[in-house]
Amino acid sequence: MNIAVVGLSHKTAPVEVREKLSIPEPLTESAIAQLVSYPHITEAAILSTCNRLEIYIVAHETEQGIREVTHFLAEYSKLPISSLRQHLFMLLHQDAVMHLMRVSAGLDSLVLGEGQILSQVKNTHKLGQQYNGIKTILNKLFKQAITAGKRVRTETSIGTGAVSISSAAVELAQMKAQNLAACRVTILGAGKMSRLLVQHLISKGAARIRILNRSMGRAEELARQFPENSIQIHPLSEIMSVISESDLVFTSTSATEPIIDRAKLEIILEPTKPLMLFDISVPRNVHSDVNELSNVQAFNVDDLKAVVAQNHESRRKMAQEAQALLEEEVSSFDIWWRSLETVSTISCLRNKMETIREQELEKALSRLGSEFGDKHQEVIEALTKGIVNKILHEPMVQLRSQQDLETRRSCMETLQTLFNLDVEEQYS
Ligand SMILES: NC(=O)c1ccc[n+]([C@@H]2O[C@H](COP(=O)([O-])OP(=O)(O)OC[C@H]3O[C@@H](n4cnc5c(N)ncnc54)[C@H](OP(=O)(O)O)[C@@H]3O)[C@@H](O)[C@H]2O)c1
Repeated sequence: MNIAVVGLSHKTAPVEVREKLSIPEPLTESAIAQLVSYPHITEAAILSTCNRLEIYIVAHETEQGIREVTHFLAEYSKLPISSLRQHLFMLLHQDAVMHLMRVSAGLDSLVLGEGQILSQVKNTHKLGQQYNGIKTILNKLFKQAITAGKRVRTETSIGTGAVSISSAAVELAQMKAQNLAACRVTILGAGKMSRLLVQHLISKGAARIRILNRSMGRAEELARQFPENSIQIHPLSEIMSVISESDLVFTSTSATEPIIDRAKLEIILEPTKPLMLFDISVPRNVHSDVNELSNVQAFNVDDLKAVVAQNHESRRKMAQEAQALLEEEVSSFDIWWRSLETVSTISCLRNKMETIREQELEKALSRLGSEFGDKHQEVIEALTKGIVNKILHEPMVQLRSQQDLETRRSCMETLQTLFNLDVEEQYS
């Protein structure tokens, strides 16, 4: 058995490719079912965010397992494997383990240390368990990665910044528009990222904010979280008239098709009226053809790289600070992983002892005859079980706690030879 991750991220693929491989929550169940139906994959978990799609697997044969995931990705995205391959990364065991720890800690994010990724990793863990993709090994790995993510945020300076894709988008807007207070700002969507957009826009002085959302209830709920009259809300049906009265438009919905495109903007915009669009959605909410309009400037998540690249040095320092801590978590996972090697030997030895115990008990009871009452039989049965458990306890504890790999393997081999055990490998 081995752990592997196959995926693509903001480091390996542009948003045009990432959006084709975004797996929204309602499709997670069927995607996991398909992955674990392949012959070599025994566990699977899907981490799908605006920055990445990563598929973690446990496979009997790593190479075959990776091939099956690649096949799944090509089928899902409808991209030929040959063009998909250039964007994919693949990591095996130790590297895959460290990668998930780094992702969970926010060290692999476009906006270093952003808080959302930890809850996305938690959600992947929850859905993986719910849909039977995550079993023993990925369960332990994800739990360890979540612990790592929490530790990095509480024990290093990474968690202090309250940064997110939304804060980076507002920063980019400020760089482009200069004075946010003078701009008429519209946000499309009223979810988690929109709330963060409002928060950062207000903190940077924006005062004329309008929210467009599909359901008015959610828009009202969002508006209630901010000072009265700071936000105006509108139904999505008013999108074009609201945009025509805006200078900056942020889009952050979970729609899977573009909501704004060139044709729609041409109808409502004067050819000289400037408009800036900041789309943080993946899949994108703004079609790339809007760039053909000379008065429109459109930015997407990949354009945020320009903002985050500015604090390169602080990123490097933060990553260094967290690295030692992540190594501790990887090593703790590794100790657990290695202890799995002993599972087959231990259960085989237990089974052998149990068979002997049952056979000998049966012989003894038949010799004692029928005058021996049920009560006495129970006592004798408990006595034999107690003796077997006591004899096995110490060697089992010693075997499990043996940290040195070679010594443990040699102990297992000795046990297998002395007790003539026919061990079938379960985990490694
Ligand atoms: N969460 C993150 O960390 C993160 C980071 C960067 C980018 N993003 C991207 O930002 C976008 C929003 O993420 P989120 O976390 O804020 O999501 P969210 O909290 O689930 O909110 C989703 C929003 O999208 C709207 N929506 C869903 N389907 C729609 C459709 N077909 N047409 C119009 N509106 C629709 C919802 O409207 P209703 O209220 O009517 O349902 C809601 O306002 C996604 O594309 C995501 O990939 C997320």
